[in-house]
Amino acid sequence: MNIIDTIIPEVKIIEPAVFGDARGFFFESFNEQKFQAATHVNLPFVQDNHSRSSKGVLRGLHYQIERAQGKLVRVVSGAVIDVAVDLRRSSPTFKQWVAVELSADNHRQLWVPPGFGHGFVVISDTADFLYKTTDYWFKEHERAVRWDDPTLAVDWGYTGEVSLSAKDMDAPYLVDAELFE
Ligand SMILES: Cc1cn([C@H]2C[C@H](O)[C@@H](COP(=O)(O)OP(=O)(O)O[C@H]3O[C@H](C)C(=O)[C@H](O)[C@H]3O)O2)c(=O)[nH]c1=O
Repeated sequence: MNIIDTIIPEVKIIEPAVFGDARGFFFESFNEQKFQAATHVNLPFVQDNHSRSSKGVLRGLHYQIERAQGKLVRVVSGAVIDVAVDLRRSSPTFKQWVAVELSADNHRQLWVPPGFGHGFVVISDTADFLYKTTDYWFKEHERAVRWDDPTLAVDWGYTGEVSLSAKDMDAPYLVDAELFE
């Protein structure tokens, strides 16, 4: 397992050791002991999620207030640009973001800590997105910030038309959003 630092110290790119042979490949998509030793993140994962989206679908920027979720995200078919945004007002990297291409081909994973907004845009025809979370989903604690908020100015690395859910179309700007201290 190879850990790659990003401009935000707590956000890590994880490259698993992939074992290829004439049959195909094998890799451990998650190993708690190795993950904790490599990232020093000692939070339990309690839920696994799987979403499938077509090209141009953008899901985000989402987070849970009160019950903040850490997310370990990866793509098992297709490719996305995955984004993590620091929404902690007291953080020295508040409002900074990281954008990483995650794909079935590069096997990369991204650790998105609690306190961050998360989203992705699909750059392949379709993408299957799998992730583990460190707390359960609570609809009442769900929050969102506009994907195109001008104060964040996230570069999604995608110039096509984006397709959003109604919820994401109506998401507040950062200035109006409930954030983390
Ligand atoms: C997140 C979630 C949703 N749902 C239900 C609620 C809706 O009936 C349906 C679709 O939910 P939503 O449109 O919020 O799904 P996404 O837009 O993919 O939301 C996710 O997208 C971004 C990328 C994230 O990081 C979050 O995990 C999450 O907010 O699944 C559940 O039953 N459990 C869950 O954990």
